[in-house]
Amino acid sequence: MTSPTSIQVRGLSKRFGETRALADCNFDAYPGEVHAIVGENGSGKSTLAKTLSGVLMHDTGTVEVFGSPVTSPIDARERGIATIFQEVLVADEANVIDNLYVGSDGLLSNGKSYAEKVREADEILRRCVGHPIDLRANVGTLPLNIKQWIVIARAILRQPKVLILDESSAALDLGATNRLHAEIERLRDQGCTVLIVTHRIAELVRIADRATILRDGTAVGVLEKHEITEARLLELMTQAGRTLAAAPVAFSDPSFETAPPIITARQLCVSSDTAPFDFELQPGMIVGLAGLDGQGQDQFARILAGIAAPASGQVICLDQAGQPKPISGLDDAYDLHVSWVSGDRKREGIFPQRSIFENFAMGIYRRKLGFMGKVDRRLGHQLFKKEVDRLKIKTGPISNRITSLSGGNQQKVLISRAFADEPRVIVLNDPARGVDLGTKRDLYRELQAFARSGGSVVYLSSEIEEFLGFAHRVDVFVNGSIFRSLEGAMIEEEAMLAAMFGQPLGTHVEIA
Ligand SMILES: Nc1ncnc2c1ncn2[C@@H]1O[C@H](COP(=O)(O)OP(=O)(O)OP(=O)(O)O)[C@@H](O)[C@H]1O
Repeated sequence: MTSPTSIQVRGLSKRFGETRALADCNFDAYPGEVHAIVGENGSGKSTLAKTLSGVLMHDTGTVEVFGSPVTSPIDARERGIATIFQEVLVADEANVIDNLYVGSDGLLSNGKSYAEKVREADEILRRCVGHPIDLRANVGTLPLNIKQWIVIARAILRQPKVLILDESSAALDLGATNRLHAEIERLRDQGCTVLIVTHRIAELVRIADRATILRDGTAVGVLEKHEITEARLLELMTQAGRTLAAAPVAFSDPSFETAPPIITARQLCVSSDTAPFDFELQPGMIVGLAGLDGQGQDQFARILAGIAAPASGQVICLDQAGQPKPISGLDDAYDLHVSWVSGDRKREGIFPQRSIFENFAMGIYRRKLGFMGKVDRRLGHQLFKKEVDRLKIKTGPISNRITSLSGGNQQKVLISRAFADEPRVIVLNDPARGVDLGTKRDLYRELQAFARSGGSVVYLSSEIEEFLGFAHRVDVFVNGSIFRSLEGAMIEEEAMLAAMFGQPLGTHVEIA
């Protein structure tokens, strides 16, 4: 590239106490490019994004955007830098319009009447979400994917010169991701520098013009578009350059074909206006739940984990003595060793005021650590250490707040919590959201080992690539019930897409 840079970072370092988040990091980006920032969890991506946004001040080095340093978030905003942070930052108590225009007084609202704001908001959200939404609704009542769109639309409305997206597609399904890409390409074509931080490799390969790879806070390579492949990224991201591929699973695994199902649901309706369906899960089986957003798969996962109740029908689980027991609530799920991992860690996963260890121990103290009301810290620490090693959790002192961990590492603590509770069934709702590629593969391997030892897995994902070579069966939801179940070799992208759009098998679905 010979044109002037829009962003130039030289020798950037940033420490948080003992933790070195960025170390002598260099980075260049240009107008009119989509530039991906890639790296393992905790490699410094968000710290770099926050430094560019004026949210964090660095220790040494220089950060220049359009030739001068960024001094504060206000300075960044005034100079056309808009950042969509990893955590979905909305005011739950305020309505959609107020959330879209928050903090833009005197900038966007410049001479704009309320009616104009409404028109503008309606237009952008129709384009992004794919359908109109109630602009006067309290944002707290809206699902996570809509909240994510509100945050994205807020940034686009500022007509940024630099747009930074830190894991912003993580809560979006396939169609929505494509709509986001259209927005990104539109901005790029207008000369905007778009930085994307993502662990979704398929997305990155599709949209990025270049990629900078961070390892332990240092940029270790820059790839041009034609060089961006999963193998090359992994090689640079991990010191050892490990090679990964989830071992394909043999569908004809006799252990679960003959075994009685551990979980059965008959004529289950996830809500009052959806069709009933049946579901079975054998010991040793990994079942994927797929579907476009809001097709009932999320609700079904919650019902299985005892978090939500079905409109009709019942979920039955065999207890350890082989007796059928209903899962009617959290206590049943707990007694039957059905564990839950949420992908919405901010809302229903972490306890932000609590330490890393407390967040881990919270889910397991009743069974493992509690004796006469006392917490056996030594045992807890042993268990935690095992999980830290297994899932390669990058953590400082475990008495630090959970929020001191990078997003992906917070997610790993939640996954470790579920594993440590000796589950017989694990229900995971988009658990790999924000988790790096290497760890995703480690997670698949752990879940496969768990299944081989007789455990059962229900794995909901908004990223269909996750099921390939991993799930024994994928149940695809349309309009609140299972539209098609795909097994073994049938689990491939085209077939899953066709099912997600309610099309006959063999239909090629073109995503707009
Ligand atoms: N406020 C903080 N206090 C203490 N440590 C922090 C803080 N913010 C970040 N860190 C540490 O700095 C390192 C880099 O974190 P950062 O969030 O930049 O990583 P990341 O590459 O964005 O990770 P992820 O992919 O998981 O989001 C991590 O070890 C993290 O624990």
